Amino acid sequence: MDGVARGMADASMADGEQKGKGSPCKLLALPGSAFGLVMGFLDAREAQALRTSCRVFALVTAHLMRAASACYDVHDADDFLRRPTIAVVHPWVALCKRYSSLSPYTAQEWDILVQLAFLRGKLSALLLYRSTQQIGSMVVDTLCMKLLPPEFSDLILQSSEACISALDIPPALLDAARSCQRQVYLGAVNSSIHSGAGNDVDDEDLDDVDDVDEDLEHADGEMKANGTDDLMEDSSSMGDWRTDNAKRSPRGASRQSREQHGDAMSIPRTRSRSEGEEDEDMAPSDETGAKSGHRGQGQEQQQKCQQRQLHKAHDASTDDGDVEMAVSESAAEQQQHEKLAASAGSRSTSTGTKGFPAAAATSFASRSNSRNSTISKEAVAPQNIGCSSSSVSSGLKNSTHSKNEDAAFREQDKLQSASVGENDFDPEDAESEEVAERLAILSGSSRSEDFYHQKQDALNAIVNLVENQFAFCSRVLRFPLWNAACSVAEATQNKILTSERVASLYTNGFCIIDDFISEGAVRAVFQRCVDFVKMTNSVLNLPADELEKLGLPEPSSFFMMRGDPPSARGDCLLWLNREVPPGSKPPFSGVMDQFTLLYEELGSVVKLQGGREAQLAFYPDQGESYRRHRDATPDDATKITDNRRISAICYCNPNWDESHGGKPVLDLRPLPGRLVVFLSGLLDHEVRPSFHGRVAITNWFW
Ligand SMILES: O=C(O)CCC(=O)C(=O)O
Ligand SMILES: [Fe+2]
Repeated sequence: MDGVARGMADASMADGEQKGKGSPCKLLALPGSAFGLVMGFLDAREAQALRTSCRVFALVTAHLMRAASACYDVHDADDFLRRPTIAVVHPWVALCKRYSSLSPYTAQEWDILVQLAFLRGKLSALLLYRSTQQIGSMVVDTLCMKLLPPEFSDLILQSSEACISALDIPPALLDAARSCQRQVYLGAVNSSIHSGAGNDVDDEDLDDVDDVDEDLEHADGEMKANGTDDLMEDSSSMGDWRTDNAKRSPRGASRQSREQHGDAMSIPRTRSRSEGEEDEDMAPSDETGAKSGHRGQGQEQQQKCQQRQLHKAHDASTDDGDVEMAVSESAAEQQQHEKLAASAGSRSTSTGTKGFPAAAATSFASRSNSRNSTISKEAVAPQNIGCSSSSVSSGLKNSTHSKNEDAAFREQDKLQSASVGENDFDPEDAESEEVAERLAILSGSSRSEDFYHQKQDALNAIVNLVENQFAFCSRVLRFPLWNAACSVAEATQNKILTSERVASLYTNGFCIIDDFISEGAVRAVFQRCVDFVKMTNSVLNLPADELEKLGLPEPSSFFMMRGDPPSARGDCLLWLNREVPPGSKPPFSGVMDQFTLLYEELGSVVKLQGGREAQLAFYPDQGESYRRHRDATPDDATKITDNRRISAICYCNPNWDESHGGKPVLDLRPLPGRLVVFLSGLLDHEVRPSFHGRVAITNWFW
C-alpha cells in the first residue's frame, strides 16, 4: 500500500473513531489500488496502473470516512458494530466535478473493474453516494443481481489476513469482524458531499480536498519517479477486458451486463400488494393524465388522504405474492393513471403528495413503483401516423435547456420541499418504518431464502438514493412546466407526441400511443421473428453475405437470454440498426423510421443528445418473462452521459389476448401497434410470463 494512501486510510480511521464516539471504526476504507492488490483482484501491473489515479482514490477515502461517520449516526450503533465492512467506493464517483475528471478510466471501465473484483470473489461491499446518477449500471447490476449471495459469509477475513495485518486494524474491530456472521453491508450514504446544489461540495470538503491535494502532488512525484506512468500506459490486461466486453454488445460491458442481468436493476417481484385493494381506496377518475396535475384543493386533500391510506395499507400488507388485478382492466387502467402519477411523485401533482416529506414520499413512490405500479389506458384517440420527419424538426429542435430553465427547476424544487412542511411529517408513518424495514432486512441472515429479499432491499436502497424521483428524473424534460411543452407540441403539429401525450409524459412520466404502427406492420414483424427463430438454426453455417442477402442477422447476434443460471429475462433479443439488416429491411426499417420520427418529436420536449438504441425482443411461448427492472438509473440530465432517458416500447403481438400473458407490470395490455413511452430512470416494469409468441421493439433515447 502506498504511503499516502495508507496515511489517508489511517487518518480517516482516526476520524471515524472520533466521530464514532470512541467506538472502533465501523468502516474500513481502502484506496483502490492497494485494496485490489492485497485482496488479489488486481495483479501488480494493474494495481500500479490504478495507483496513478491515487488522487481520486485518496479523495474517495477521505470522503468515505466522513460518510462512514454519517452512516454511524443514522444507523443503529450496535447493528453497525456487528458489521465491519470493507467498502469499495466506486472511484469515479464525482466527489466534486473538478476532480472526477482526473480518473484515467471511464465510468464503464470502472464498472468493469468492480465487476471483475466481484467475479474474482473479492468484492464484498459497495458504499454508494447519494448521487445515483453517478453509479454505473454494472455496479447497480452487481448489487441487484449478484451482491450478497450467502457464500459471501466470512469472505473478507478468510481472504485478507495479510491485508488486515498490514493495516493495523484496531483489535476490537477485528474481533467484531471475526465474530460477525455476515461481513457485508450495503451502505446507501447520505453524504454531506452531495448536500449542495448539483454536485458541489461544501467548503469543509474543499478544505480537505486541498489538503489531500498537497499530499498527492507529493505522491504523484514519487510515483512518477518510480516509473508508474509507463505501467499506466501499458495496462494491457485492462485493455483486454475492455475489448472482450465491448465485443459483446453495442455499448460494451455495461450493456452486456444489462442484457444478462436485467438492465439497470432487475430483481424478482417478491412482494406485491393486491392492486384490487388499492382500487377500493382510490376514487376512479375520468381525467386523463394530462389533467391530473390540476386537481382542485378538495381533490388534493382527498388524494393525500388516500395516499396515506395506501401507504399504510401497503406497509400492512405482507406477502401478497404476485396478485393480479381482479378488477376489469378498462376501469382499472383509468384508476391507475392517477395512482401512477401519485406513486411516481409527479411534479405536477406534487401537492397531491404534500402530506409526505420528501423521504416519505420517496418511500411511497419507490414502493409503489416497485410493487404496484400500473399504467392506465391513455384517453387519446389513435393517430394516423404518416407525417414526414421534417415537419417536426423545425426550429424547436435546437432549443436548448437554458439557465432560466435550470433556475425554474430549482425554484420549483424549492417550492416543492417548502410545501412539504415538517408538521405534516409523521415519522412513525413513513421514514422510521423505512429505516426499520431496511435494518430488519440487513440484520437478517443471508441464507438463500432471504437472498432475494436482500436484493429487493438493494434495489430500494439504490432507488431511494434519489429523494424525489419524479422531480429528479423530470429534469430530462426540456421545460419546467408541462403546458409549455404542450404548446411546443401543438406548434410543431406533432403527429405522434400530441400535446395530450406530452402532457401525460410531463405529469406522469409516461404516455401511451396506440396505433404507433399499423396492424400490417405488426403482423409482418411478428412473422419475421418467428421466421428468425426457426431459421436461425438452419442458417448457422451461412456466411455473413448470404445472411445479408436473406435479410437475416448473423445468428450470433441473437442473444438467447434464457440460460442456466436463469437470467433476469427469458427472451431472445436482437439489436436493431437502421443501417444494417434486419433493421435496414422491411418490415423493421419502417418501424425504425417511425421511431426516428418519435425521436425527433421527443427532441423538442425532452433533452436528448442523439443517443439511441433499438432492440427486438421475442418471447417464445414457454412462460418466458423479464423480471421487474428499470431501464436506467434515475438521471437528472446534469451530465452528458449515455444513460437512457426515454424508453419506448412498441408491441407487435397480433391478436393479443389476456391468455397470452406477457403483460408489462404497468398493467398495460401489449396490444398490437401500441407504444408506451416513459422516463427510463423513473418507472419499474416487467414482462409477465408469456405463453404465446410475444414480440416487442424497444428503443431507448438519451
Ligand atoms: O417488452 C416489454 O414489455 C418490456 C421490455 C423491456 O422492459 C426492456 O427491454 O427493457
Ligand atoms: Fe425495460
